[in-house]
Amino acid sequence: MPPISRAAPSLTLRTPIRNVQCLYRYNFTTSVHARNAPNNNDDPRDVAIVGGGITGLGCAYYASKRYPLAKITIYEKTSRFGGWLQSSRHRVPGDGGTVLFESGPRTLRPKGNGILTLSMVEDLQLTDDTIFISSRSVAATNRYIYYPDHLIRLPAPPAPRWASDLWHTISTEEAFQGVIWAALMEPFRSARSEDVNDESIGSFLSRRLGRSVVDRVVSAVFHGIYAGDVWELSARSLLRRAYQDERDWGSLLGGGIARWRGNQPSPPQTEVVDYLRNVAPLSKELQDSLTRINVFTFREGISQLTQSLITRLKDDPNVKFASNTGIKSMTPNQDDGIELEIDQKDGHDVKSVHHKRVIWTGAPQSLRDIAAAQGDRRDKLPVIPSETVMTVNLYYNTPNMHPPGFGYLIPLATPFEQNPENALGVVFDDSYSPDGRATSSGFNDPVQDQVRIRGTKMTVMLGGHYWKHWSSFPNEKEGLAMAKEVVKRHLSITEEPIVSAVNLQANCIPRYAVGHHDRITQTHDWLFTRFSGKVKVAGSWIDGVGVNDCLRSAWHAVNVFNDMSSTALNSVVTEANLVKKA
Ligand SMILES: C=Cc1c2[nH]c(c1C)Cc1[nH]c(c(CCC(=O)O)c1C)Cc1[nH]c(c(C)c1CCC(=O)O)Cc1[nH]c(c(C)c1C=C)C2
Repeated sequence: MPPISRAAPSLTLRTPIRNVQCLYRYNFTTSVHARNAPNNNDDPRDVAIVGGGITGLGCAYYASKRYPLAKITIYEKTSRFGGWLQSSRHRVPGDGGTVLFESGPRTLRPKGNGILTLSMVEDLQLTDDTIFISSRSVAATNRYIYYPDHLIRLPAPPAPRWASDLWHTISTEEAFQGVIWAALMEPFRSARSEDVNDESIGSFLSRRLGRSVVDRVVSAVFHGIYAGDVWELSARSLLRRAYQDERDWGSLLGGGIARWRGNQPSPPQTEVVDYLRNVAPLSKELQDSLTRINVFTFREGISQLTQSLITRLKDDPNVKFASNTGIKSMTPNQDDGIELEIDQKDGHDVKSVHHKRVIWTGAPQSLRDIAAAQGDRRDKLPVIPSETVMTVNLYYNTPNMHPPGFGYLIPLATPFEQNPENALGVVFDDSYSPDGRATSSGFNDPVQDQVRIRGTKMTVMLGGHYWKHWSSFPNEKEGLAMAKEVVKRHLSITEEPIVSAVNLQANCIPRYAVGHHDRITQTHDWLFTRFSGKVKVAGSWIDGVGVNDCLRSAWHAVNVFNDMSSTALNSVVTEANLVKKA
């Protein structure tokens, strides 16, 4: 392992690019300009990208821009490129039109890593097909949790009566019982002992704020992002700043005040910020609108992003798509390269190919298979588990069958009899595929659903951590029946959906469980020892599970291409080292 001793502080930066707010956490020492412009001198000649999901396609996009002469091959073991991003159109009987369903992510955020994604959207000339959801729309301001037997709207700015709404909700809803006292007492609760390396979000926040707020409210938020259990997920990896604040300042409030008073280190200039400023800046129009956009998606759904990437990459004669091609083994070669044993499903024998560099974007489990194939004990690489989510899309002829808003999340504390189906939440998709009302002014308002009369579109999310120990999952018929039960109980919907789709997304969201940071370190060590920096990794298991995070991870893997001390995990390893302030 190369020295990973530089203990970079955990930083959440607010670096203005004119009026653009960025949240980036990376800090590198190598020359920014040498790295960001298209580069022919240190061209890696040929690159293998393993995995054809959004991360793999993102790697190919950034690599082809940065190294225009490099030969790039994307290996994908299935017949389809695009991974978890999957939008599909369905005919609506009787109407003659179509509705669009998403089986995975459905919207993207424009802030933080999202700026990098937006820069790609502009470069792919997708803006005319982009639906920008306004920060003032009900989709942005109306969010609900279901506890214990009804929906509670979570007051959010900028609603006109936000403060009084908040007070009313906190003082009347059982979900928020004790929250005010807990918040007042937070600075006086003792900090964790020095020797605690990591703990669950549940343990950390219940220590600071009390258990009921964790089980009744916080757990719902983590269902909506990670489909995970707060009592398993890592505070160190997922609440990095708060976890560091407790250690440095004794409390969350103390950390907040220190930041407000400017006692926190000023943000370092990061390479991605420099890239966005000098190489791929956003248009002025989009920059000026960022604060008004809550989330965005596309006319043809989120898959339009992957399809546009594929089209762009297919236009490049240096990029090759190898579908139905799995990787059996990966070994370093004497001549500064990597030998891949590839297995093509269309009947050809296993054959060996040579590449100078590899970016591995497959799931962590696939790296363990590679380790085993080359004789390493499997436990040399840690298991990074993942959650399985079943998404059930429902479309009804009748409009407005749910309260206005984004949807609702179901916390852990909701009694079993109110949620025997193990639902995690329900998304009100029609608020994201608007008819023009929810979008931000100044942009085109493309419409996703091509129907004569707009009905109600929802997605029920089932499973996640609740199905952790399940060896088999509900089939489509069972999944649909469960989803209908959920909306019947929670929203009193008894009408039959006119269109539906059920998707089992097996192992789609990596679980950042307690000890995740150590597992990343162990993976870095193995990769570096085995491949001496010739293999980089990127993906949703490294530094965030969202599409924006995947693209940021892809950008980073390409950015450190010629840094032979890097596996692209170094920054996460060093950055998350918790070091007490002097
Ligand atoms: C397949 C289900 C997914 C669940 N979480 C994710 C997926 C793909 C990943 C994810 N979801 C959200 C984020 C946060 C930030 C972001 O990048 O947008 C991530 C990484 C938030 C989110 N969760 C849901 C929606 C519609 C959004 C985005 C919009 C928003 O925050 O305004 C819904 C939702 N996702 C999951 C569940 C269980 C759920 C329930 C309502 C799991």
